[in-house]
Amino acid sequence: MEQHRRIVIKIGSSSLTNREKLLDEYKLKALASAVAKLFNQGWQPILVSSGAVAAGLGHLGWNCTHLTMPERQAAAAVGQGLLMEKYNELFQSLGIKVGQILLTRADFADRKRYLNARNTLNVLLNRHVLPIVNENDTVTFAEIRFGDNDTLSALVAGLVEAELLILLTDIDGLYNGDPRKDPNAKLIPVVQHIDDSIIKLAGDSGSTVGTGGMKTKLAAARIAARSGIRTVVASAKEPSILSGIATGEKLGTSFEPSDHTLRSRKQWIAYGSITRGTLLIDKGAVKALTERHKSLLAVGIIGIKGDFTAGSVVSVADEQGVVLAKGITNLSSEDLRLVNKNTRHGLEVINRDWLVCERGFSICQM
Ligand SMILES: Nc1ncnc2c1ncn2[C@@H]1O[C@H](COP(=O)(O)OP(=O)(O)O)[C@@H](O)[C@H]1O
Ligand SMILES: N[C@@H](CCC(=O)OP(=O)(O)O)C(=O)O
Repeated sequence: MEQHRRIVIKIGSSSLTNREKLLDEYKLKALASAVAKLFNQGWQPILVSSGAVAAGLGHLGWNCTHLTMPERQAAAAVGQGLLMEKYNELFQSLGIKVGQILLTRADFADRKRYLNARNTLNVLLNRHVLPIVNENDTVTFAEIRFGDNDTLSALVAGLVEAELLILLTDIDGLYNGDPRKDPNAKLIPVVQHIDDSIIKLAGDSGSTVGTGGMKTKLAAARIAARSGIRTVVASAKEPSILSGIATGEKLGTSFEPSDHTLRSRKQWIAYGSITRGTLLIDKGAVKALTERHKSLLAVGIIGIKGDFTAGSVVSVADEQGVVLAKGITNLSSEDLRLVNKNTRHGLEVINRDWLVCERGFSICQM
């Protein structure tokens, strides 16, 4: 079957709701017609839509400050239904059928669930149904929660092998300072590499309903870049710009794909998996991994945190605890503790083919 060109479009809560946190008919209509246009131009769009919590809070008349997590999850249970009802109505009037996909971090971490989600998305896309994705807010808890749909949208983009990820938000791109604090801040049109100088520009959310602000958008753009996908952060005010972005017009901030993309297995280790423990390594091992791209040997391990089985994904951190790699361990935590005691130091703990070194892990875990 012919592979269509796929675009993941993520839209934030503040771009879908009004001041009273009710779903904004006008905003939703504009988004739906822009997505329908892409559809009619032969793209296969996937919409990652936030707004469940905000819409639920507005509908229930709950004040969004000082809410417990179960209260927010209850709001999402109400808001997600309202959101889908509205999307269904709007897209139906444009001749497009929609399907709802709710995911958690655990769905990406478990290979079977990951493949199931991918198969379902492929069927929807190949049968011209628009998938509308959100985090499954009502069942998530800290360990399996994305919390922000920016990261989720980057993983979905990798899952469906999209060529473009568009993050629509309440600002027209990345500025060289937080525009709320610095009125002279300027828009950055293109970012080649998301390095420390870019990361330090990003601040938190400017709205009461947004999550993560520019920080999580950079984390998402970084994941996408390492998967070979371009990301554009642009304003949701005029969703009609979607077609222009898709055809390469210079709008918003464009984050270019990395020259060093990760193969799908390493993409999964780096961003999809859930780590079960941490190996602390000494300076020599840090050098061996980051500069000489070697496998991790037991000799460099100075500490083991957590309990895990062989085959688990673990983080690898330096003496200060800064995570610099993730990989699949050949040994369980129990065996590793024994190995260290018995000084069988030459043993390979993580083979380099199952290891991903990434200075950006700290930002991707925000
Ligand atoms: N360097 C920056 N450039 C642009 N926006 C920034 C920057 N730092 C922080 N922000 C804030 O990030 C906000 C967008 O993120 P967020 O509120 O989470 O939106 P969304 O709900 O669309 O995900 C902007 O409104 C802005 O206030
Ligand atoms: N899953 C949540 C989305 C949280 C979130 O990422 O919000 P946002 O920063 O507005 O994209 C919801 O639907 O309310």
